[in-house]
Amino acid sequence: MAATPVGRAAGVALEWDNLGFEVKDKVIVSGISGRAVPGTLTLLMGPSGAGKTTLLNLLSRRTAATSGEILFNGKKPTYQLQRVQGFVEQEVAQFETLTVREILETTARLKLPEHVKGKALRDRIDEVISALDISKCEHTRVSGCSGGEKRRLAVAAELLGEPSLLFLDEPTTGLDSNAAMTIIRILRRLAREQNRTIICTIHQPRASILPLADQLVLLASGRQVYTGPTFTPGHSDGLLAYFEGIGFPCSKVENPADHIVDVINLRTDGDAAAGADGGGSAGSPKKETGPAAEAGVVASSSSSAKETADGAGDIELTSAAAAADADADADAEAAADAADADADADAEADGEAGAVEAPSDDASDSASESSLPCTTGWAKGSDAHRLAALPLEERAAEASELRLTKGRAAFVEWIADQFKQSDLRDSVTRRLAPDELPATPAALSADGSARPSRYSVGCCTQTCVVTRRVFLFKLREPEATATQAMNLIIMAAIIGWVYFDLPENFKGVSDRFGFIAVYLLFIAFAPIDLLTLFPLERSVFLRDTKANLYGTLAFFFGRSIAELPAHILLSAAGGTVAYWMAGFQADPEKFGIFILNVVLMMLTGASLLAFCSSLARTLAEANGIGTLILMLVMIFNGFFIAEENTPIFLRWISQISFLKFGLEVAMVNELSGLTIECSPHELALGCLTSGNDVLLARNLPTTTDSIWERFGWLALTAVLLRLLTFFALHFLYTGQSWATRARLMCEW
Ligand SMILES: Nc1ncnc2c1ncn2[C@@H]1O[C@H](COP(=O)(O)OP(=O)(O)OP(=O)(O)O)[C@@H](O)[C@H]1O
Repeated sequence: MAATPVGRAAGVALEWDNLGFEVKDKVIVSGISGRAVPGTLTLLMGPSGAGKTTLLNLLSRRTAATSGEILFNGKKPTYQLQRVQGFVEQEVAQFETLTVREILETTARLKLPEHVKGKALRDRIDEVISALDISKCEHTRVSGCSGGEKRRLAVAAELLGEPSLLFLDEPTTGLDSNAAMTIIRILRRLAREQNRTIICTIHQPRASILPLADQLVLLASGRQVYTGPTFTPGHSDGLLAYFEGIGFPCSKVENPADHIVDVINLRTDGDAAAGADGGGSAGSPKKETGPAAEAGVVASSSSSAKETADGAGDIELTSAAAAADADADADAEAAADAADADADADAEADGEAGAVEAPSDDASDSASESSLPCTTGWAKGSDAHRLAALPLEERAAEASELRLTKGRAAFVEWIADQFKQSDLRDSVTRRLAPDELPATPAALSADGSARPSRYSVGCCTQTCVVTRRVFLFKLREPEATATQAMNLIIMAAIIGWVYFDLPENFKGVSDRFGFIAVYLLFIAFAPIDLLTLFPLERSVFLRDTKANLYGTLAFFFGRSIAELPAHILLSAAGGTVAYWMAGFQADPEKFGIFILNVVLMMLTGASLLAFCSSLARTLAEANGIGTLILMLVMIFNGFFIAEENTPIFLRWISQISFLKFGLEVAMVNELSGLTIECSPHELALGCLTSGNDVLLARNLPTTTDSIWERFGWLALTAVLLRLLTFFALHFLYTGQSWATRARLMCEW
């Protein structure tokens, strides 16, 4: 990918035909056809559960369709597709303590080729910051950004990769009306000015948002209920004309988006309220036969020209607050429109408009372009054809009757059939002719046989960037690291104080065992915070791996490397304090072995905790799994119960318990060569005068050779646990099949 400035993207026209997705005989979406061309914004709308996200995932090929076909510039998508598309997920998972610019820097390093660095990299970041209008918060930590700024950051991060196709899943959900409007306006500008094909799902937008889109795809219960132009403010063209044609005119007091969703949802409460207002939507026969057509209905397509000329005005919103917003938005939109119109004019002047032209932003242009054969193009003999011939009042009454008598599922079928039979469907789903297709972008033009890497940068760079991100994150949370340090040093001092300067006598030997057990158990489980690691970071990891920013290996190494320095340094420091306070043998070699043992115990404990964390989807699960495994490892460490007294079928646990290896190393290290003072009374009770005899009595070796063997087992356990963690991370809770994950592991 060349490091060109953010500008006009190589156009990609997306066409989809008869798309369907089924899971275990459950039809999620079916028979969806349409197209989206460069320079346009397409909204996928419908009630909750209609299948919007599913369709978005099918179009972006994150989910494989079970039927139908998708074409990119008239061709079947190739492997290189990932190079030209971006996806912004509904949940914007970010490292909250990093600033907006740091997030973009990290993403840019992973998205752009390795040779783009220094000034070129900074320039690219500046461009997306300016395009998404987030310069005000570029040095603000993500945790301090508003919801709208976070969404724009997510879009900015995707734009760094210069996607020709941009998919967004509900980018306005959870935002207030102004923030939602800003996002949609920016998306439209990005489509127009940069020739991108943008498709996003939207739940139930405010009235002024819909006209900003070039195309609306309306779904209900997985069926395609409408695809075509939206409408022009103040007119009942496009979408509104279509619904009016099948008997569901939109009243003046209704938000068209609410109206349409209410129609397909069979909602009648709102209708009743509207009726009381004298509005009258298509919901109840009372309204349609009453004053609906007289007062409530937005100018019909046949009469719209006159009424608009009379100043019938913008669509009024249902709530007073929304109505109050309308003026402010109108000004803002006018400004945005003017800017967009300029941009379009520039583009045309530059002769850059592709074979498939984006619609003009000018309101009158939109109005004429939107005048598709909505009410006149019904297939002869269809219900809709018959309805369209009726006067509006009768049409509305009949449609309302249908809605009341059919029940939801049958009504959705009926309304989907109306669309199927309309000429509008044919016009919006017609396959583009070769001369209408944009030139294929370079990334798609290769024949696909020479597969480039899935990633823009190599594994080393990925690991470095991920590691740096974790370090930055940790630096921003010094309290967490300081607490960990204090914990390890202070606890070592407390344990050392309790077991202070142990004497080399009968009781001192037994207390040495106590010190070793208490301190090593503490060290092994000190990084307990790792239990929450993957449940907390999995969303960021999955988002980044799906976007091909880095692979599991880089994330795994980055995460492991970032923890290492703190674990090694702090465990060694704590071990030093505890060792000398407890008065263990003042022998440099023995001290060195003790510290090495402490460090290995901590690293192995951390590996076990990370493994438990990788098996869990939630914090509660991590807690449950961690407690179970840690308790088993602890009970079977050979210290609390002799192996021969444990149930036979559980003995294997003590064979692999890393705690057992660590405790044995510490005991052998401290007791070998130790001379024990025994009083005559203790001698009479069988006091052993040498540490070696104590070791032999406990079936432990007396030579330091055994120590290295146990160190080897400890290291092997740590490596195996890390390997298992890698596989768990790669295969569990990814939302992809095992086969897909297995394939992804081999693709670089
Ligand atoms: N893999 C799947 N297995 C089973 N059911 C699924 C699957 N994917 C989606 N569904 C179901 O299909 C329906 C449509 O889901 P989808 O998420 O696409 O809807 P949506 O329109 O985006 O809804 P929302 O607006 O609430 O996000 C839902 O009922 C959902 O539970």
